[in-house]
Amino acid sequence: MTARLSRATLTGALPRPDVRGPALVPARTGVVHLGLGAFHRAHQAVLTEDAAAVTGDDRWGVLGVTQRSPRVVEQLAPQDGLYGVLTLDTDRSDLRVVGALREAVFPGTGTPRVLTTVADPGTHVVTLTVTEKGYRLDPHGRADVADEQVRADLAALRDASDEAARSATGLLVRALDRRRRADAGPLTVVCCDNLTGNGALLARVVDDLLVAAGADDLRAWVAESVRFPSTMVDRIVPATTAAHRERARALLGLTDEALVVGESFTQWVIEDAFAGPRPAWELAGATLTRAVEPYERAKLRLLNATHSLLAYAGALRGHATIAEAVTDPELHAWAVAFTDADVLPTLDSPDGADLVAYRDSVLRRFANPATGHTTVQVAMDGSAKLPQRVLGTVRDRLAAGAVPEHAALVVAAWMAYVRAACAGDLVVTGRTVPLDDPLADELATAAAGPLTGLADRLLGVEAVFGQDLRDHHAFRSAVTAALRTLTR
Ligand SMILES: NC(=O)c1ccc[n+]([C@@H]2O[C@H](COP(=O)([O-])OP(=O)(O)OC[C@H]3O[C@@H](n4cnc5c(N)ncnc54)[C@H](O)[C@@H]3O)[C@@H](O)[C@H]2O)c1
Ligand SMILES: O=P(O)(O)OC[C@@H](O)[C@@H](O)[C@H](O)[C@H](O)CO
Repeated sequence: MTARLSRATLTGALPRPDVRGPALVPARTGVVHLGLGAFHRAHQAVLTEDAAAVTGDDRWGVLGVTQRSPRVVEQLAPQDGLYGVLTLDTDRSDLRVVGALREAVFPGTGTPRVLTTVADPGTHVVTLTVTEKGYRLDPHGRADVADEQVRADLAALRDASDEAARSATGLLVRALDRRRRADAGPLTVVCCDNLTGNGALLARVVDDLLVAAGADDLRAWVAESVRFPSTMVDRIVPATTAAHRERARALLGLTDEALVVGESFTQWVIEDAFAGPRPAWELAGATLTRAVEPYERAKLRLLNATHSLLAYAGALRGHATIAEAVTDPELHAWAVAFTDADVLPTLDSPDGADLVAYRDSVLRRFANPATGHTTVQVAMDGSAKLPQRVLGTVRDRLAAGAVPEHAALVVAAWMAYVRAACAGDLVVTGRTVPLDDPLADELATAAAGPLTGLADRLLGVEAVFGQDLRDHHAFRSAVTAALRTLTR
């Protein structure tokens, strides 16, 4: 049996061709990360380690917090926090072992540890990747303070209790409270989720929670001492499979249960608005700028929206992966037409970038067959993703007096996907795919019934479309027509 990756076994396993060891092993914890999924491990943790290695600054170890299950903690603990990042390109693959994670905890058992670490003066940054739905937004993009789990965290905030956190945003405000009480100094909270204006959005969510909790002193401290820079994050990081683990085992000669995989492309654009010290991420390739929004908007509307189109329409055609979907000539043409007609007119070019070239490079990245990114993974949580990826484009086009027929096709593809998944009719490579969405029950109710009226019923889901799009006659007609074409 192959030995498990750990500090002890890694020493004996290296050197090996196509494998790199940790660039630097941090001596202290300077970053707390909420949402220790695959993406953080393949993106921010890697850039944090690289930045620290350039300067030899060993303050920037990460305490990672899983959110919903202890699985990642259980994978990492026997490996001393070490894990591999397997980079998969069309023509090459390589592995690096990352040592940036000093500790991983699950809030179910480790909430006190998270609270004391955020309250430590050596911690300067909190990062988040808790998915779109993890922010628990109401239909107006504000914190849903009626959410039962958020309310439990707000009660724990008022009592300054150590009880297990129930929500990521609740854990964050409780940790901010501990830092204020400990007088541990300013803090920067960096949202790394695919959300429009993610920094300002998170600042608003935190403020909403503090208003709901009546935490006036904390609210004043946050306004003065905490910064929420916006970021654009990009690297395609699909879920790890058994085949990926086997490939990494062959390269490293050790078993790695915490392996993550990704393409070689990585981009991180960060608003240069920090409250205190930070890793020198710019030395590892990140862009620090005052103007993140054009990058973020271009990425969400060109990359992520097209990803979603290919996921919904691709899965409906039985394509298992995004690479298969984007190389389907008809779907490729839809993606180009959608971005040309509806997305590009809504964008400002970030720092003079050629957005058509950017769109083309994105489609080439999607065509990389090596990552095996599945349509079903990208399709999940559509009710939380569509507003971020597509509906901003729709609103901007309508405001400009245009009817966004191609964007309506993306919305219709999502509706057809929802209907097929709820009816048990969505079959991808022989497997029936259920609807995986935080609003699954509400969507299933709206999707049931005759095809006629389906667009109206789903447009009536206010948490997704708001009242404005539900009631917009021209948009409703465009979606209805697109759905008719698709289902035909
Ligand atoms: N994977 C990528 O290619 C990629 C690229 C850019 C940005 N991102 C961003 O990172 C996010 C996470 O991606 P990932 O690949 O790590 O996914 P993942 O499934 O591996 O991990 C998701 C993390 O979010 C937590 N989470 C899920 N639902 C939650 C909820 N309701 N409340 C609180 N926490 C919750 C999970 O516990 C887990 O820690 C994405 O949603 C996206 O916003 C991902
Ligand atoms: O990670 P999600 O589920 O929010 O979205 C799926 C993909 O569209 C997304 O992860 C992209 O791969 C990523 O945004 C590329 O940087």
